[in-house]
Amino acid sequence: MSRFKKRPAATSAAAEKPENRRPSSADRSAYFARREAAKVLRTVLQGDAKRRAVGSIKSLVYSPSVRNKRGTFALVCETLKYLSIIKEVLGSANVLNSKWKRQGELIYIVTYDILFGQAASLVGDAEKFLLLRKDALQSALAQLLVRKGMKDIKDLTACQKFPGGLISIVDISKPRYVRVNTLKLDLKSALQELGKQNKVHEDDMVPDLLVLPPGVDLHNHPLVLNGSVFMQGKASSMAAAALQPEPGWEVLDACAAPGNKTVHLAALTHGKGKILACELHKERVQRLKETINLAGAASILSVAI
Ligand SMILES: C[S@@+](CC[C@H](N)C(=O)[O-])C[C@H]1O[C@@H](n2cnc3c(N)ncnc32)[C@H](O)[C@@H]1O
Repeated sequence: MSRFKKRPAATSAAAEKPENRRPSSADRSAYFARREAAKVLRTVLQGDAKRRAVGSIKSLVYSPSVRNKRGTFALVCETLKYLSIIKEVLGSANVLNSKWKRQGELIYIVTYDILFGQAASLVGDAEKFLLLRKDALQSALAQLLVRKGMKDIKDLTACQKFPGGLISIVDISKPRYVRVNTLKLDLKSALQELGKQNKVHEDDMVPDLLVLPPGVDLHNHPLVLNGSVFMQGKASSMAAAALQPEPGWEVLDACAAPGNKTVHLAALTHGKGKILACELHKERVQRLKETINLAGAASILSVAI
């Protein structure tokens, strides 16, 4: 069933006006992409507000109900990038009535399209409502730039933050990983300790790697500060795990600083191997040495080349 109103056939000059013509298939596709994007955005923002993990944007978009997956994904990501600006603009333009305030996510998506996107195929009630207020939105955006002393929209997006203090889309959508440094702490104790404040579970692929919800900030966690766990992504943690070195092995890490994989190798050899860590840049050797000390990995010899 179509959600578009049927219009009489285009027989007059009035029917040639964009607002009077029948929606094309591109219009329909864009209309649905905006609504699907609004649903995904709502889930993402609710998850963020509750500080719990939500499905990544990709997995939400790849649900069977979403038809235009590419368009929807791009719209959600772009709207998130501009979200705090969009909110500020809508607030100072003061154009929303209570009906549209209740559909905040759709309004954010359409406002993105009008102010920063392609503003093409803008059919639909929310689109019509905001297009009629486009001047007010543009003027609020111009004032915002002046207030912040910035010339370009890019300057605004560079310094904006997401709600809850998250800094980027990546932060919202991707889980956080920490690798347990088994030279200092066993897996069970790490799970127990980190589980006191966060949901945490073992990664299903990389041993000693723990998965925490998106947005969790562990920079100042005692286990991070004392080298019991390392904030290390899954891809980075795969390299040494794939090698599966055993105690007694001699391993060459050819490009070592800051040393995350180097100390992972030391942990996998239970501190009983020999790791030769090479680093081209002298100034980065210092960083490498700090990582080695923090990890308590005495079996590593670092070399500047
Ligand atoms: C991406 S970082 C390595 C990250 C590291 N493997 C880790 O997991 O923490 C690349 C490092 O390799 C160093 N590097 C680049 N070319 C090199 C070379 N020919 N020999 C040794 N180190 C090199 C760079 O200075 C840089 O510190």
